[in-house]
Amino acid sequence: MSKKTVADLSASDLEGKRVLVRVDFNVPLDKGSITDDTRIRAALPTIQDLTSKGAKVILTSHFGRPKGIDDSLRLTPVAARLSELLGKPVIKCDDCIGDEVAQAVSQMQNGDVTVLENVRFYPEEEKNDPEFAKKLASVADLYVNDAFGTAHRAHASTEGVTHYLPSVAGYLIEKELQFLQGAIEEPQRPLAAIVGGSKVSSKIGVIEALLDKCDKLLLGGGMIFTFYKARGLNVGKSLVEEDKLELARALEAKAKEKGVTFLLPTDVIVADNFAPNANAETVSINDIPDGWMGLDIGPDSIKVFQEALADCKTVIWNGPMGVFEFEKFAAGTKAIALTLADLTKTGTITIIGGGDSVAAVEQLNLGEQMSHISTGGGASLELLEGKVLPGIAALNDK
Ligand SMILES: Nc1ncnc2c1ncn2[C@@H]1O[C@H](COP(=O)(O)OP(=O)(O)O)[C@@H](O)[C@H]1O
Ligand SMILES: O=C(OP(=O)(O)O)[C@H](O)COP(=O)(O)O
Repeated sequence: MSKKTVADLSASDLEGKRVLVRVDFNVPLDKGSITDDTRIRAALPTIQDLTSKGAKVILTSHFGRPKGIDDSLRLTPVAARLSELLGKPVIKCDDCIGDEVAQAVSQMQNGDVTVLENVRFYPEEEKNDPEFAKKLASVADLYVNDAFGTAHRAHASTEGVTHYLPSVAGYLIEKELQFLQGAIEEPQRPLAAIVGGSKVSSKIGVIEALLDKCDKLLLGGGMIFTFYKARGLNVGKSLVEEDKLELARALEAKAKEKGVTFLLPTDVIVADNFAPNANAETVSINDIPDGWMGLDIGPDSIKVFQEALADCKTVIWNGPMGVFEFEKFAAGTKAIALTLADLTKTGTITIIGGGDSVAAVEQLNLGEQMSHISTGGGASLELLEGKVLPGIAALNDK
């Protein structure tokens, strides 16, 4: 990558240095327990490299979207999990700036790790307030950004601090960029994108950008009904974004114009209400009954999608095919996950991004079988859209 990374720093650059590392420890929590520690594990290579070279590692992260101090969003359980994963004690501060932090850092030994408190307890963080950024930076000699999941935010701890410290990227950011940029800039073809999930509006940008880059575009999830309605089909009570009908028509036309294979499911599983135990039926997309809603892609569509993916050398997947949280409507998402795992075995590069798609893949224990699971939902989408991520742009060039 064109940005400096921790790999460019030698032990002599790091020994005894205080390194402020921005990580994304925004992990899912249920009643105080971490339900998925992927993001903590993903930060370990950078933390361990720095500590092994004698740096004093000061970790800063946000956690959720607090409005002021919120005891349920402290990073204490995260620090405890990190300590388990590192197999050594971790110091936890109850603040992220000020005397307590300065004091704790002054007592750190080479190789120690400190976790600062949730940086979003201060509204100045999201405002990218320069004075706040200066305070965060004041305890360190060097800054490393390894928070890929937050790299699309221009906040004090991701962008602001770079104005006060030499700033480099961590290994996770390097790995994410290598896969995501490589896949989209010089992809091994045919390149297929599978886009699902619930919101057309938040994914329109990425669909449009993908039409310029991919050979095949496969759509599933809740967004397909907006496309069917735009074609004049009856969609019953399915999810539709009425104000996006024109856009859906334009996207289909653009796909045709560009010669991109544009695949919408041919059949869907409809339900009589939005519930795990709803009555369910498989119908052609031409026969969606009034009062019913489509909650998954059907078996014929799965077959068509599998055939379309069979010769692809790169597949990018964002967004589940159906309401996979309900067992009755999880078959489409499961089938796609299994298909991608199989394709990976035969050399296809498979990249999964987006919180829910990653959760679905992890639930099926298929995470290890994909080429790349992205730790950033919004960040990976913005990157694929071709946007510049401010947390990365602000780092020092090589
Ligand atoms: N047909 C559908 N109708 C309503 N919601 C759906 C449908 N298919 C998928 N979803 C929902 O979409 C949600 C995920 O959407 P989204 O946030 O866009 O995905 P991701 O987090 O992977 O980017 C899931 O909670 C899933 O239940
Ligand atoms: O979980 C995150 O984003 P994601 O759900 O898009 O992957 C990041 O930690 C960013 O959090 P934010 O969207 O509150 O800035």
